[in-house]
Amino acid sequence: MLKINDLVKVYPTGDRALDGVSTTIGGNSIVAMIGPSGAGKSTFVRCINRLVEPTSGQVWLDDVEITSLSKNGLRRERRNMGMVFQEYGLVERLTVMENVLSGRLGYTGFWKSFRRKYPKEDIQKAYATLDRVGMLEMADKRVDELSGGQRQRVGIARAVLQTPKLLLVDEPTSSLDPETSRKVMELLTEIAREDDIPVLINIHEVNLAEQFADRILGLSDGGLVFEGSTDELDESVKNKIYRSDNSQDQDDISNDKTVVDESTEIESNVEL
Ligand SMILES: Nc1ncnc2c1ncn2[C@@H]1O[C@H](COP(=O)(O)OP(=O)(O)OP(=O)(O)O)[C@@H](O)[C@H]1O
Repeated sequence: MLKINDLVKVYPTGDRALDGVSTTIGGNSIVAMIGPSGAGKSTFVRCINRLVEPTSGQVWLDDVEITSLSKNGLRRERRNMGMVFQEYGLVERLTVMENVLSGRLGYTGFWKSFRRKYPKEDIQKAYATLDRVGMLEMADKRVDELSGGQRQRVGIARAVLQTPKLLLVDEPTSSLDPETSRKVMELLTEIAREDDIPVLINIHEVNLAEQFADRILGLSDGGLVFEGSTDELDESVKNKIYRSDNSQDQDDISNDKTVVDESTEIESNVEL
């Protein structure tokens, strides 16, 4: 169970990205965080695992207060929070299997962990996880030979291999075509149900949120203006969430397809 209490983030620039957000996320639900560009969605997801340090407020994962952990404590606890984030991209020149196995030791010290020999059971589990995400035949392929949807599956497999208590997913479909986007969302739904963990997804496309989420969090100007079941997301609620939109954001509502710079190769280089 993830519990968030009065979360505030003010960036050094003075931007108040989160203005006292409180919520609880549990069970095996798919929770979609929606809202216009700049509402604070990414900041919210990043404050949960303290990739962005909250200014005030508390985050609890079960009985552990994430917000009060030391650096080492946080490193350990992050293994309970699977992350599918763009900046923890896959290592392009390594194989699918090598990338997935790196999830076993969390996201820190990738190269250090990579040189270690992985236990046999980790390798077996990695094969099983690749099978689960439909990528078994691709185990020995280099990541730079994969499509966008296949990469997302590998990223999800890596996070799942951590056996997290919760999955945090940031914009999983932003560079994918509609059909591949649906398949990725289906996969995340399966994981929530089968692994019995909640999945929090920051997503632009409201239609996908409506199709796949159990619960919606609507963020506007750093404030949670809606929290409810997907059925409750009617036009008046949407207007409330997107009330200060410009035309770009209206595009986001219908079916956004954000262009991602494919040339950016990002390696797992998180420093804790
Ligand atoms: N590193 C930063 N330094 C200063 N301000 C920031 C930083 N990151 C985000 N912000 C500001 O915080 C606010 C929320 O940004 P955030 O990226 O969380 O929104 P978002 O809802 O995820 O937007 P998008 O959908 O466009 O990704 C914005 O006003 C943004 O300009």
